[in-house]
Amino acid sequence: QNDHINKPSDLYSSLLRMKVVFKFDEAVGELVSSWPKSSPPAEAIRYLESYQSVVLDRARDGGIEEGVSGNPLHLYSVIKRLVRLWPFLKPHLEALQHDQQEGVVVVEAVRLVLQAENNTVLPDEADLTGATIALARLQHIYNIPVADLMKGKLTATHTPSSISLSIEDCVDITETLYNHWLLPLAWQWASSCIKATTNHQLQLSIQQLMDNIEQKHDQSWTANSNIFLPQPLNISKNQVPRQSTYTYYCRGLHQKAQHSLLRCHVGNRGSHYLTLQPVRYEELHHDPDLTIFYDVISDAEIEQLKGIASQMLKRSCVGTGTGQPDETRVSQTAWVPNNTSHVLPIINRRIDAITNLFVYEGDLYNRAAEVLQMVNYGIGGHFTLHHDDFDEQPGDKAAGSNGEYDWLGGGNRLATWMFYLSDVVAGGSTVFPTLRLSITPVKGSAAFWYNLKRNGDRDPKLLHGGCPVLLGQKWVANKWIREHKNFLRYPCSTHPNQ
Ligand SMILES: O=C(O)CCC(=O)C(=O)O
Ligand SMILES: [Fe+2]
Repeated sequence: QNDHINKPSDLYSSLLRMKVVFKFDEAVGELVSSWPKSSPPAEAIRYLESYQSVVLDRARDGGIEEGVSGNPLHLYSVIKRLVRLWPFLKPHLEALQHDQQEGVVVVEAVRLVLQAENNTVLPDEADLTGATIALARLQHIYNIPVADLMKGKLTATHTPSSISLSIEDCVDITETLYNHWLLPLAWQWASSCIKATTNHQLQLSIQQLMDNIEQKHDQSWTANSNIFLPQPLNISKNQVPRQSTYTYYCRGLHQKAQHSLLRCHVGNRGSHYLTLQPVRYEELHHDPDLTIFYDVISDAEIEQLKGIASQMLKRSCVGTGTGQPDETRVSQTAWVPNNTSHVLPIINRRIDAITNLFVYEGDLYNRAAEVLQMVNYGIGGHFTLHHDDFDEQPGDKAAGSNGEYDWLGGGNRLATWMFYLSDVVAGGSTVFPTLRLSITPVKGSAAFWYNLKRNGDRDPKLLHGGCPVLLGQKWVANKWIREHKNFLRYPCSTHPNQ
């Protein structure tokens, strides 16, 4: 059941792992840009055409990190190059390597690229699908005009990147959405593709595709009434997919909550440990309390933890049941136990001092908190609205892991301490719709809240989600603090509202 977790098809969900892919792409790009023979094959020319914008944006945006690997259009395009062009380009390189006419320099350069391929997990067709759907998710959630996206423009304030989507890309994306039953979105994309070309023949074939989308949609609409849209597409062609609360908050359209009693503080929170280094914090909400603490993890500590996590990242799963990855949580996670770095016990002591909750780890029934969960979001990576605590009853066993693991060992997830380990250029905020709040990630800060009321019930107000990353990268780390060992530090109450 978990055998797909480490497949290359999960590559698109982690930016960190995509970096290795970009390195390989660079090696191929360099080679094709100075093709040794006078007439490069068509595959090399196409590769180079597609690769050129990487060279431009890398020079312009200060390195591969922000401008290229953090840009969903570049991610889509590199995956497409490697899935659709590389397999046809490779035989030409192999031929070059055995060409007696070529000098040692060329043969060596080709050898290095082929060797690099062996050491790289390259994306596959499923990654291309994942990246396509992620791109469409970004377009939809942030309401980006498809025409802008095609020109490399992601936000109103972001300078467009050099990359653009071709009309073939536009049609490809539409077809993928159609095949995955994302019909209103497919229809929207198709109508933009039509406007992006003057080629009559192409327009006709896109029109045909739109007719198919409409038919598939309206047939399923009558059969299942209302699952996608309030009306069939052939009646109301301009309707857009329903806007969810999540979408609304991620776009920042909500009316911000205003509370005059909220304060900022600098203090030791009653802990001697913090006397020499008081903590700065900001109250975002009272009752339930939501607080953000600033500068609670240093850049050096962050680098340490990322280094460890990068060896252990796996596609994130949701829930305690089958533990399948799905499109509601697109990211990669690593559980990093205390003994993997000397910074972890220091961090735990800091969380303990700030929250006045125990966070020590231990065996299943003797732990005060879970081990740190590091999360790395890739292209369009997100986590839709959810609660961190479990629905399970005591004694419920997790499926998928031989049913041995009792998720509630140590009690439910009383509180969440979530570090932000990076800034995010655009998108990626954490939203709390019931509290009418959103948090913009600030590197080195941490958000803290209780998931459970004092009577042990879930606090429904702490529903939250991580919005899709539009530009840049996002890392967070969760420390989930359990109930039982903290019963004296968070005394319970029998009052139904507490
Ligand atoms: O990434 C975020 O902003 C939220 C993540 C989250 O809620 C979680 O990992 O449980
Ligand atoms: Fe969460």
